[in-house]
Amino acid sequence: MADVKMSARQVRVHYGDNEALHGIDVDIRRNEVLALIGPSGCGKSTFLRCLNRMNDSIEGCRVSGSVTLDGVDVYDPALDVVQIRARVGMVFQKPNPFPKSIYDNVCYGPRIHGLTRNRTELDEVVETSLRRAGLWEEVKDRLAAPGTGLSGGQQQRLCIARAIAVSPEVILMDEPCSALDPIATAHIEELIDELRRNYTIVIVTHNMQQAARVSRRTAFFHLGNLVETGDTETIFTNPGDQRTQDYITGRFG
Ligand SMILES: Nc1ncnc2c1ncn2[C@@H]1O[C@H](COP(=O)(O)OP(=O)(O)OP(=O)(O)O)[C@@H](O)[C@H]1O
Repeated sequence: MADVKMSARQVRVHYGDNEALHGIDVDIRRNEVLALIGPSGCGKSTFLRCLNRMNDSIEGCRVSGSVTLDGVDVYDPALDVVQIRARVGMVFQKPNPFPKSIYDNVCYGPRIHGLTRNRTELDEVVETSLRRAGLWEEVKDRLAAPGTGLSGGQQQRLCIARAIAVSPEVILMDEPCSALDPIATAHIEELIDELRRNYTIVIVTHNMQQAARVSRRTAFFHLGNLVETGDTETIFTNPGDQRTQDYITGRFG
């Protein structure tokens, strides 16, 4: 039995009267990259947001069922949602650095969570996070420059550094390359490959080649259901369900 980091059981999501997810069951294994694929509107992003309670802030959105992190219920009202989001970090589709310096973007999380005791420790966290995000060499001489002045690909790596800075255990990525050119995309994909040594990663992608390149397992969503989860290679070469077969061969979506 593989080591389970997060687990979803019968997760249903409503936006008002509309049920967007119809009871999702999936295990996310420690230090794996799990790709979520499926046609537009099938609920991939909605499911991703369930994993760190990002849906809490969406008006009219209700989540039921259970999501656990190391066996603990993420929706337990006694838990601090800020802490959950520190443990389960998120990187969005469009790079969204704060309108602050590169340094301040990365140190923001450690500061508000009180993770460092002094400036030296903070400097260390900033450097380590930027190194892990593959950005240090490009920015080390201009840490005081605004994060928004970087290229799109660099901004996305800055957002990854910002997510890493609070030492998350899981990183959720919602189409992290969709706003990037092929070179910046390749950079992020290499980075994901590095990051999986230390983190559990769940990535939503529209790009099946990308799912094949970066993930060990893939989950196929269709119309609010999780149709099947399996080894990425199997899903792409010999899926168990006709709907998956139709999707990967380009018959819809
Ligand atoms: N904030 C929201 N308010 C109301 N309905 C929403 C909201 N977000 C998503 N939905 C609905 O939930 C369903 C699933 O959407 P979701 O964005 O999760 O799908 P997706 O698979 O990530 O799509 P895409 O690949 O196009 O991003 C859709 O029917 C969508 O219209």
